[in-house]
Amino acid sequence: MLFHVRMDVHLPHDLPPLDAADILAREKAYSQELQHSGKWRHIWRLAGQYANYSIFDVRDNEELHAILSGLPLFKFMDIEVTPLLRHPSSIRDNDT
Ligand SMILES: O=C(O)C[C@H]1C=CC(=O)O1
Repeated sequence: MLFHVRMDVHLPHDLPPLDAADILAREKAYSQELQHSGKWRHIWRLAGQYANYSIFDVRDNEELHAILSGLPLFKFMDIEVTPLLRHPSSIRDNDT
């Protein structure tokens, strides 16, 4: 199943710099591992915002929830999820 996910990050201003660096390094490693696995298909930065649009390709809602709640930045994020399905007019075969 494909999901469009928007993540908005709100790092607390009083988070110690070393803690912030550690959490961001863990977030990057977690994200890149999932990208290599094919479950996190795409990620784009939203220009001018500490936010991203991502596409996940996972088995079901439960797997998506497990992945998102495992994000090291999870407690500092607002996350919006939209399930996707192939558009009947799409000319692409790989949209599922
Ligand atoms: O920077 C972000 O958008 C938040 C988060 C998502 C992946 C990652 O490496 O950081």
